[in-house]
Amino acid sequence: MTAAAQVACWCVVVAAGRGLRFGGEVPKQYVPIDGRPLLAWTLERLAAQPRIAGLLVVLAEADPYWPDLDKPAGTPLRTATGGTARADSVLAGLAALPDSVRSDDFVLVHDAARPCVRAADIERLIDLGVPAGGGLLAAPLRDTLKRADGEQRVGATEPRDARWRAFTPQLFRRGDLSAALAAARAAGIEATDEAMAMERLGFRPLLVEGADDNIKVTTPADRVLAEFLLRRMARDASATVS
Ligand SMILES: Nc1ccn([C@@H]2O[C@H](COP(=O)(O)OP(=O)(O)OP(=O)(O)O)[C@@H](O)[C@H]2O)c(=O)n1
Ligand SMILES: C[C@](O)(CO)[C@H](O)COP(=O)(O)O
Repeated sequence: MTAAAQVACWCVVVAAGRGLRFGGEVPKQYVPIDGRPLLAWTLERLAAQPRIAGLLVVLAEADPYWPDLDKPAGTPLRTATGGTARADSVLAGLAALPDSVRSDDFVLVHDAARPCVRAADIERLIDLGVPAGGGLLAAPLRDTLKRADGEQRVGATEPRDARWRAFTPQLFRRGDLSAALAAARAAGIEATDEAMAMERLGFRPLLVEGADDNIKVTTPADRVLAEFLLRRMARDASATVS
C-alpha cells in the first residue's frame, strides 16, 4: 500500500450558491432529483467513499432547508456559512475545518452541484494527487473549439489537444489553498476553481482524468441529465451486488 493509499481527507462541500442560472424558487442544491434534494445525493456519494474522513458543508446564511435534509450517518459532518463568491465559500469552509486537519494535510473541495461524482475517481484523485502535491478531476475537451470574434462569428479554431475541462473534487493542502485563495481575493481576482488560485502562486496541479458524466447541475436541463445518470448508477450498483 502506498502512502497516498492510506490518506483519508476531509471534504469541503460548497453549497452556498444562489443558482441564478438554474432559476426557480428553491436554490438548486435543494431541488428534488427522484424525490431527494440534490445536496442529499451529493453528500451520500461522498460519505460512501471510505477515503473521505469528514464533510464540511458550506451553506448560505440562515439556510432554511438544511435542518430537514436527509444527512448521511456515520461520517463526521460540520457546517460553515458561505460568502458572496464561490471562492469565499471555499475559504470559509477551510477555516471551519476541525483543528485535527493540519495546515499541510490534503483536503478535497467539491461542488454540491456535482452529485454524480464516482467513488473510484475520488480515490484516484487522492492516490495520484497527493504525491503530485495537489490536483483536480478533469476531462479532455472532446468538441472542436471556436474562438468568437466581437460579432459572434468564428474568429479562429483553437487546437483542443491540450484543453481540459475542470471538475471537482479538487485536492490541495489546507494551508496552501487558504493562502492561495486569500491572495487571489486580495488581488481582486475571482478564482473560479481552487486550481486557478494555486496556479497563480506557481503550483502545477495534476490533471487527473475523471468520468465525463461528473456534471455540474447548472441549468434545468442538467437536472434531467443528473436524474438519468443517478438512476443508471443505482441500477449498475444493484446489478453488481446481486
Ligand atoms: N457564493 C457561492 C457560490 C457558489 N457556491 C457553490 O459552488 C458550486 C458551483 O457553483 P455554481 O454551479 O456556479 O452555483 P451557483 O453559484 O449557485 O450558480 P449561479 O452561478 O448560476 O448562480 C455550487 O455547489 C454552489 O452552491 C457557493 O458555495 N457559494
Ligand atoms: C469549480 C468548477 O466546478 C470547475 O468547473 C466551476 O468553475 C464552478 O462553477 P462556476 O460556474 O464558475 O461557479
